[in-house]
Amino acid sequence: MSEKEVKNLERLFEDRIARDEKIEPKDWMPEKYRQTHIRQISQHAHSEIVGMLPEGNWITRAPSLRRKVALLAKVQDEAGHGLYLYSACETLGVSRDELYDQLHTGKAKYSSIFNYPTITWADIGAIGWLVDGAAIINQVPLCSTSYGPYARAMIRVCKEESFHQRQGFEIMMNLAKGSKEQKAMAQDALNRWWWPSLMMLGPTDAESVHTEQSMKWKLKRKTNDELRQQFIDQTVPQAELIGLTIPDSDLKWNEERGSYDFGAIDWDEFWQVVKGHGPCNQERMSARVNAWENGEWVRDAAMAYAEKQEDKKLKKAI
Ligand SMILES: CC(C)(COP(=O)(O)OP(=O)(O)OC[C@H]1O[C@@H](n2cnc3c(N)ncnc32)[C@H](O)[C@@H]1OP(=O)(O)O)[C@@H](O)C(=O)NCCC(=O)NCCSC(=O)Cc1ccccc1
Repeated sequence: MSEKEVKNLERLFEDRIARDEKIEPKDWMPEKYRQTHIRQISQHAHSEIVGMLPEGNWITRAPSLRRKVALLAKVQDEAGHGLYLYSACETLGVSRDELYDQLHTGKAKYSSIFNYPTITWADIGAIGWLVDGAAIINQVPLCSTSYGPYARAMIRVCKEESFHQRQGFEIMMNLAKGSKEQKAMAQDALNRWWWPSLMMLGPTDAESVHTEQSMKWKLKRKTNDELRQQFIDQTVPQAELIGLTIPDSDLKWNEERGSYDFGAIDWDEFWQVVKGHGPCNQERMSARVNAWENGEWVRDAAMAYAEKQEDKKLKKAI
């Protein structure tokens, strides 16, 4: 293709983005648009899959049958989200095996938040309330992202995340109005999960390398800082409602801005976790790699069965 033809295609593509049209897998798209989507969608998929681990840790220890059923359903939903997202990513011409390989070899990132431990049952409440709460704020705008398969996957994911957030908030609410020890356990979980939940929404806009281009392509519809402020403004009144204290002495309502001012985020901690030095990075990765290796015989058996069925079909056709 000549340079002039490429320029023309780029112009037509930008016009479609400006008209808010969805870009579909077989449509022409700039290579950088494709690569950026593979990066973000695959990291999102990896996060959903790795995100099953901290909560999976509590399935056998949930304090009642009702809690166990809800937690099981939630963890299964996260697996489903990972699978839709891997499928959406495959439409961009990358194979599932390549994506898994990128995760297992540490080439692809996954969300920093899943590298923290779940020490008490209250951590399960905090994850649902805060982590799913932040995920919803991040993902609702993604329902109108420009790439069709990603946008459509997000619609169902967001509906399920709402249930996750409510089950987490309900756990926290019950602990907060329980015994003194239970309330202290809820407060301790909030203390430990608050700051990592703010970090989860990504570096500040000034430090974010991808935001500017991703906003132009309407991959991102809101910046990291906008999402973080929205999350804080939404969550502070919820904490007040259940009598818990946000662990930030600088948190203060700003009448003029109509938003909360908040304290400094420890970005060194964030980058340490992103670079693989968080409290559970190694544990998370070895759990995923072991699951992949131990599941090899299942994949081989499924392939052998599929080949046999194909052979049978061919023999019948002859
Ligand atoms: C906002 C952001 C995460 C980052 O903005 P971007 O424009 O893409 O990047 P930006 O330039 O701002 O950053 C520079 C570099 O820093 C990286 N980095 C940034 N933040 C993080 C981080 N937190 N952790 C690790 N790395 C991070 C970033 O990749 C980039 O590095 P790269 O150049 O790639 O090597 C965006 O990708 C997004 O919206 N993704 C979709 C949503 C999604 O993935 N959600 C996941 C949670 S799903 C969930 O929770 C459901 C659930 C709940 C409960 C239980 C189980 C499951």
